[in-house]
Amino acid sequence: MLVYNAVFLLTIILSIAIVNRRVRLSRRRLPPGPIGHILFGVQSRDIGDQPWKTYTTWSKRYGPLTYFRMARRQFLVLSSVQAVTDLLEKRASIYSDRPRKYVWDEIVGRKHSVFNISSRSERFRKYRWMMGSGLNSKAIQEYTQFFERENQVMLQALHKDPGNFAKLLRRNAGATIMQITYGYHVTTDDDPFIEIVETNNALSAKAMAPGRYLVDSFPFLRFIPSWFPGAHFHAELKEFQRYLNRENEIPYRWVREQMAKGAHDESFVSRLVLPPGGQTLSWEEEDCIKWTAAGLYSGGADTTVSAMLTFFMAMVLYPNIQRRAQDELASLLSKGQEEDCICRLSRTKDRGKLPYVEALIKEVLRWGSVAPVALPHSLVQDDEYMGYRIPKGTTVIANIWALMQDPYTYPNPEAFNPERFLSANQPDPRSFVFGFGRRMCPGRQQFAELSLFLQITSILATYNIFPYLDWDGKEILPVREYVNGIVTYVPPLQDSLV
Ligand code: HEM
Repeated sequence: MLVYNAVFLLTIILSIAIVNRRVRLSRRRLPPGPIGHILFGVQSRDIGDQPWKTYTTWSKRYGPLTYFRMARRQFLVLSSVQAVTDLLEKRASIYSDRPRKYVWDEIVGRKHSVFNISSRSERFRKYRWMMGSGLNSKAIQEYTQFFERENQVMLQALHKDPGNFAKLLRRNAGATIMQITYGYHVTTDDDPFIEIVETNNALSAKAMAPGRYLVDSFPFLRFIPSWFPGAHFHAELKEFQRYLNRENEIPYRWVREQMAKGAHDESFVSRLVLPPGGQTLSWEEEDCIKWTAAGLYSGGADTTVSAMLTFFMAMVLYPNIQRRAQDELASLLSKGQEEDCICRLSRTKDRGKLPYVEALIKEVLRWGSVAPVALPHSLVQDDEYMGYRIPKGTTVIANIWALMQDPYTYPNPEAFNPERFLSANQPDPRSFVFGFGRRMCPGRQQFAELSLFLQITSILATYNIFPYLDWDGKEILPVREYVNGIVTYVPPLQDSLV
């Protein structure tokens, strides 16, 4: 009886505490931000096609937390190092989910993709484990030969066709990832597998733009028949589904066929398909392998190309920095002091021996902000921060661009200046540009950084990068502008030549 009473009392006390907390939370104000339309809230046209810039302007008016609503969805943009660290890192256990997008997850069937999977699902842990095992330093060491081989292909192609460098960078990134992920050797510029994933990346960026589909906020709209005016989204989404399914199935099936013939190259997929114990895979396990493999290409190709395009632009605009990096390389890669020629290409083991080049790579990542608003996170329970209430389900966006362009953190942020990472004690941008908490980029250290190091050092060692000249011999300099997408790009830089 005594125990029963004690449990009863405890339950009442707990319930009062929970109700109290809820009441206290609901009384708190939401963070400040634009209101927008009375019914629909902020609309995509208010955000524009460079959201990071709009969010940065808002942060100057509203502070480091900007809250807004788009139809029924709630958004919180974080624009300071402190807010990002406090919420996305220190409270990662509740800030690492992804927002549910009805269209994308349910209609197009992408809820199991690596990028969208809920952090609360069993698959999330499985995916992270698979990617960790395929992208750790030991695994990558075995793939170094492929990075180096594709680099050489790129260097030779640059010699023949320097004006086409953007396409060559794209091919290099795609070919390296296809080799490592599927053991597939890309030999032509119009490879069918690459075409599949490239099309998918473009479609994903289009479909995931905030506010693109009203049906995301009002799922009942899916019942509108496709012939109804304005319901063109039905046809568009069917097309997306058709394309996107190819990405998971076709390359995976190809690996299985090669394995059955005993003709496969070791790869991320082949290792997971043939686990050390030799046990057979369940349908679920095979499905996880397909999604993670597809995720590596989507996550790795665009991002490294974007960073490399920024590198090219910076070298055109800052020839002195280019020269200084080349001098440092020459002193490491030339045979002896009396020779001023570079006698070999850089290798993985040269990492750590080129402080200026390493600083230059950090500056490429800061100045260019490959994914200026990263991928959105979602909050799984009500929270409170800086005296504000943050409701469960809020989509949380890290404005990495604002962090990287903050003049208090990085004085004179518009200038491309690797020096800032040598002399001044400015924060390492790699702590931010690869994302946060449990969603942090799994390809970060071993893949992305190694790939950038090898590409940048081998290009600097073999070529000079100059601006394009017009018919009158005047230099045409690129403008530091980025076009929208999940990953952003310098618009095609055909105006520069190697
Ligand atoms: C310069 C290169 C790269 C940059 C700047 C970059 C940046 C990012 C960012 C910002 C995120 C989102 C993190 C978050 O939600 O907080 C992310 C996620 C991801 N990245 Fe990268 N990335 C790069 C290269 C790569 C490479 C080379 C791979 C694979 C080979 C890769 C695979 C992924 C995957 C699979 C995710 C999704 C993780 C998840 O949602 O759990 N990335 N990356």
